[in-house]
Amino acid sequence: MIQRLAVIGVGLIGGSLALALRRAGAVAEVVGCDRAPEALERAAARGVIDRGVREPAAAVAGADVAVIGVPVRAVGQVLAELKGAVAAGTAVTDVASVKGAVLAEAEAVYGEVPGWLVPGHPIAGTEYSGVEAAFPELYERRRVILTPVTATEAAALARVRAMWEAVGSTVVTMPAEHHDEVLAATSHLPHALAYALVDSLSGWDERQEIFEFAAGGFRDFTRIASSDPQMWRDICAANRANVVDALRRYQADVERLTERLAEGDDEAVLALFRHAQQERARFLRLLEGRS
Ligand SMILES: NC(=O)C1=CN([C@@H]2O[C@H](COP(=O)(O)OP(=O)(O)OC[C@H]3O[C@@H](n4cnc5c(N)ncnc54)[C@H](O)[C@@H]3O)[C@@H](O)[C@H]2O)C=CC1
Ligand SMILES: O=C(O)C(=O)Cc1ccc(O)cc1
Repeated sequence: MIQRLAVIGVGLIGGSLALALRRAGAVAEVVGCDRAPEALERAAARGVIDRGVREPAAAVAGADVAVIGVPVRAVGQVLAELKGAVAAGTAVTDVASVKGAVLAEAEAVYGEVPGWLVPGHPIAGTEYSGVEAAFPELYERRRVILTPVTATEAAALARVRAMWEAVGSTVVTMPAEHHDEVLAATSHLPHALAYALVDSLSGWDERQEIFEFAAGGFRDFTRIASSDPQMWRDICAANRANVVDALRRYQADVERLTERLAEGDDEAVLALFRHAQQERARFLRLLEGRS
């Protein structure tokens, strides 16, 4: 049971976590902190937080766990504002989609990664932002990746792990570097591609017709292009080398498919489509096995 939870950045991710912990009866009090006063007002009105404060240092005072739920680019600033304010026994975690950048920011602020910091990333979300989009079921049967370092305190890690398990998630740990490589492929690349596809088609002459007659497939493929552009610019920039690498590898494969089709090698095209269909079925079985 968390006696006091601090949520710094009360948006989709931080707000959903507070709602989920409340529903699970796993938290007694939630203190919110956000640089946007209206976010705190909306969070209080929705029952996401019990009270709001403006300063991260005030939010972590007396908290067992503090969750940094701000955009990737703002994590360093919040860590700087927490300097000297984290009491022994408080665990601080974050939810940012890129982990190497968070560790680098922590080192820049503190000279080393503090033992109370447990870098984390819930592999759960939607294309919507803000506390109004928060919902308590978001983390059910989802995975959360934690990327502790040698200096990470065992007690802090255990507390953050227990928090995510209380809302129905499975926790896995891995090095931050590995996290950033894997997520570049499975999350950052698809988002970049969805934005690129919609942007590209919108420049074609027939764009009105393209969008008018677009079927479900187009909608499915491009849902994530409705996500917050600034958030995704930040994520791609914070994981630049891995995302560039993933885009280049994908481009080379798309180029090969283009060549096969252009030269009439329909068997090769069929083989690729078949292989992809099988792989997706395997991926769906993997997801279902998790629930
Ligand atoms: N949206 C998604 O589906 C997922 C997002 N994430 C990560 O979670 C983090 C938050 O994302 P969302 O909840 O979607 O964003 P959001 O935009 O819904 O919420 C972020 C909140 O942080 C506040 N904020 C910004 N800078 C601040 C600062 N310096 N101090 C205090 N508050 C500040 C904003 O006012 C806003 O209320 C990001 O790092 C993102 O990479 C992780 C998993 C999924
Ligand atoms: O909307 C979706 O399907 C997502 O992929 C949400 C998401 C966004 C960012 C993350 O770091 C993890 C998950």
